[in-house]
Amino acid sequence: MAASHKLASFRLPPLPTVGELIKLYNLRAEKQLSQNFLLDLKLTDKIVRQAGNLRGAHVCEVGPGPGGLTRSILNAGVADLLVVEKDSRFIPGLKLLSEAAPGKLRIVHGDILTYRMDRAFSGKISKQWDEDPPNLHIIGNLPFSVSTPLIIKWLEHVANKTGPFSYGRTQLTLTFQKEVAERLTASTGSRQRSRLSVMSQYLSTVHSCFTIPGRAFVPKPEVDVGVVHFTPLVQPQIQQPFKLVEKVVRNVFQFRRKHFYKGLEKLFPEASRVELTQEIIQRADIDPTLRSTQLTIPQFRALCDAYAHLCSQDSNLINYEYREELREINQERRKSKQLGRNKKTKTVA
Ligand SMILES: C[S@@+](CC[C@H](N)C(=O)[O-])C[C@H]1O[C@@H](n2cnc3c(N)ncnc32)[C@H](O)[C@@H]1O
Repeated sequence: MAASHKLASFRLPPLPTVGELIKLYNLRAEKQLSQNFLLDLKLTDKIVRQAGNLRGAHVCEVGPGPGGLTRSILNAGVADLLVVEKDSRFIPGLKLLSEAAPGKLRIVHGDILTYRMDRAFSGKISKQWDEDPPNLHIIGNLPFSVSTPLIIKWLEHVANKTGPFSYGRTQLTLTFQKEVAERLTASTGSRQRSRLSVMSQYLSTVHSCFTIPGRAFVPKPEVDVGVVHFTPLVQPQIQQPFKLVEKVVRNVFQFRRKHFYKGLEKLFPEASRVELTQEIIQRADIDPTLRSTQLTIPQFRALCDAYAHLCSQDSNLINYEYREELREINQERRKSKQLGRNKKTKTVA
């Protein structure tokens, strides 16, 4: 009881403001790194409230920068905050915060795209997948060029219960360019319905929290920003391997303005394309005149199940699929070689 009271009442001692820190350490935002800072603590508090009650929680903040959001997370009474920041210029300012919140803030100088979050927290906080979510949250205001690939990567981790989701159904509160936030949460039939909508919604409850106007950031980005909250579902709405779902969904959304089956054709080798496309549509029992944006998640499930069935029946299809997959794996390898050139992860405080 006494411990939880201590957690609830934690406030950071008086510190230089985030704006003063930026001046003190000469933390100019790097435009080519899409750095836009939030200096208004009312706004950062509002983002943190979207994550729910963080008293006694374990939190990972991605891309803390000069630490505005970091202060709000600490003030919410968390037990433990781990921040992962790629740009070394921000580390001294974060160390100042760490000294003001003894034993609460761990700083990692590293890249969140390669960071092994499954090793970052004690296994003691883990929950079974079908229990309530663990008291572990990921919060972040990252550059848009990072947040979109990151959410795809984390959705794959949700599907496989790995990475941040090796602790259970870890919740995420993240910012995205407003248009991306709209796509993530778009329902069937809406103009914004896209691959991202289906991939995020078949695996998690996705909730659009609020929009932050671009003018609230320093420097101002040219777009507005949406805050989105994700809670992984106990049972994914499609029970096929993530890569298979991703392939079907990507193909279906290839030609947004045409009937959805046009994109499906690309799943099959040319010789059997027409016949297998007909078969998958029949098996899934979907009106072929629908457009991709009009399909529901149960219809995507039916398509994925039918495609998995066809692959299991036809070895030529598997070979075709295998060749396609090899091509993708090689592409991925090339990408991660580039990523490997980034600095190594290092805990600095
Ligand atoms: C848009 S700024 C936001 C900073 C701070 N969260 C705020 O709201 O004021 C994004 C931050 O993420 C950091 N960042 C960018 N890419 C990153 C990556 N791959 N891993 C970790 N941090 C990254 C940047 O250096 C920068 O500090």
